[in-house]
Order: sequence, then C-alpha cells, then structure tokens
Amino acid sequence: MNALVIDGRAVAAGVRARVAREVATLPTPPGLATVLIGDDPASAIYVRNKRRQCAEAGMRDLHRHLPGEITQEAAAAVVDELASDPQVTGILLQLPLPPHLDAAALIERIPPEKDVDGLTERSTGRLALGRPGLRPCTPEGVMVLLDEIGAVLEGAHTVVVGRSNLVGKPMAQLLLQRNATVTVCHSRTRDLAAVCRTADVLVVAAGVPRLIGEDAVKPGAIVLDVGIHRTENGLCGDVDTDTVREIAGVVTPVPGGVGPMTIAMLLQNTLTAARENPIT
Ligand SMILES: Nc1nc(=O)c2c([nH]1)NC[C@@H]1CN(c3ccc(C(=O)N[C@@H](CCC(=O)O)C(=O)O)cc3)C=[N+]21
Repeated sequence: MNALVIDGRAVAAGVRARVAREVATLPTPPGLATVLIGDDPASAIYVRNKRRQCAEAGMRDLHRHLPGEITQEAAAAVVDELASDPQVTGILLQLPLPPHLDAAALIERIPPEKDVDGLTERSTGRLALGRPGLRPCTPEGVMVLLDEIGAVLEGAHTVVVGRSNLVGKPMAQLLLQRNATVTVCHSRTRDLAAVCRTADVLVVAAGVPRLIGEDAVKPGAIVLDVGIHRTENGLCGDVDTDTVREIAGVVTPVPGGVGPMTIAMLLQNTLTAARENPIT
C-alpha cells in the first residue's frame, strides 16, 4: 500500500485564512503575548513562526524575550503584567523553560481566559470533565486533521504514544470525547509495537526519533506523527515514515504535517479567547 500523505500545511493555511477573516470583523484586534525565556534555537524558530502567523492573521504580536538566567520572581512578574494588560488577550509561555524555573507555577499565573495553550489547571480540568474551554493546540490540530480526512473515531481503537501534559494526555481526552477507545502508551509500555499494531488510529508524541516502524503499524491504519527532531539529514519525526507509508493508510509528514496545525490552532484559540473576553 502507499499511504495518503496529509498536507498539514494546506489544512493549516485554511484554518489561518478563516481566523484572519473573523479577526477582521472584530472591533479591536486580539493580542497574543508569546513569552520566550532563554535562547534554545528550536524554541526561537517556533516562536518566530507563531509571531509571524499571528501578525499575518491581523492580531497584535506582543512578544517578550526574557534572559535564560531570569529568576522565578522576575518571570512571574512578567506573566502578571501580561495577565493584567487589557491589550493581551492570549498568553503563550513557550516550553521547555530553563531547568531552574518552575514551569507549572508560571503557567498557573496565566489567567484561564488568556490560556491559549490550554495548559492551566482550569483548562485541563474542563477538558477532563468534557466541558467547553481552551484546548492544547497540538492535540486540537490532530483532531482537525482527523476530521479533514473523515476518520471515524467512534468505536475505533486509538493508541496514543506519549503521556505529556502538552500532547499525550489531552490527546487521549479529546479522542475519548469522540467515543474512541483509547490506549495510552509510554516509555515503560511492554511490547510497544504489539500494542501499536492494534491501533486503527495511532498518534505518536513520544519525543523519540523514528520510534515507530512498520512493525508497529496495522495495515491501513491512520498514523499521526507529532514528533519533530533536527538531524544531520534535516527534520524527522517519531515515525519512520519511509517504511510506515508502505503499510499505513494515512500518514502525516514531518515537516508539513502536525507542526503547522499547532500554530493554526494557537491562532484559533487566540481568536476564541478574545471573543469570550473582549478588549473593552
Ligand atoms: N507552550 C508551548 N506550546 C507549544 O505549542 C509548544 C511548546 N510550548 N514547545 C514546543 C512545542 C513544539 N511546537 C511546534 C510548533 C510548530 C511547529 C512547526 O511549525 N513545524 C514545522 C517545521 C518548522 C521547522 O522548520 O522547525 C513543520 O512541522 O512543518 C513544530 C513544533 C509547539 N510547541
């Protein structure tokens, strides 16, 4: 078989165009504050892309770049300032933070109505309870891709590899909400490939380059690759796409798959947050 390769860039461009049209109808533009602490090169690329696409959608780009040596107290003061700034309708604290900082404590200072990353305790709790709220961008983007290809989730066996707060856990919740059967795997799962082979839909967010090979994929399965790694030969994901595409029914590429969707959903969440908490 030769799998359908989903064009995440095209789907993301469609989402961004719709968001831009809706932003243009608002009386005042939403403002997204991206907070980058330190000089991690990958984080710098992601934040630059987020800022550019935010501006292209007609939103205000309210970026803060803080030194990697900043203290917890000083970082908290910046988040507090953005929290009380009426121009700021969304706050994104780019992760990971330098190890001396307590990321969870800083995230909790983000007002839930500005939590466009969906990472605060309130957003997480609302997702777990199945109540409306802001959802983490990457899993939300995966759901849009699944809907785009008309994937049937109800009753399907979905396997999520990875249990991070940013992707794996919220991914499992979103799939459950759609009446999928959900198995969550992680680094200590025994015979990972055997569990993955039972998946109709396989979402891989393990952070391990090419962890998933053809031995871990059921023929015809839908495989979504959330991983992104910089290697000497360019970018690769958590899925060994060259071999898996011979087996799977649908795969997402890296780059050009889930990554662009993450930013598109960030813009969508920033629009949603601004609508529900308008600048007065
Ligand atoms: N608070 C927080 N929220 C995040 O959403 C968040 C984060 N921290 N930390 C890191 C991860 C990673 N992430 C990506 C976003 C876009 C691409 C993306 O656009 N990727 C392009 C390639 C871009 C490139 O050249 O690297 C693609 O896959 O085609 C990838 C990864 C968001 N993250």
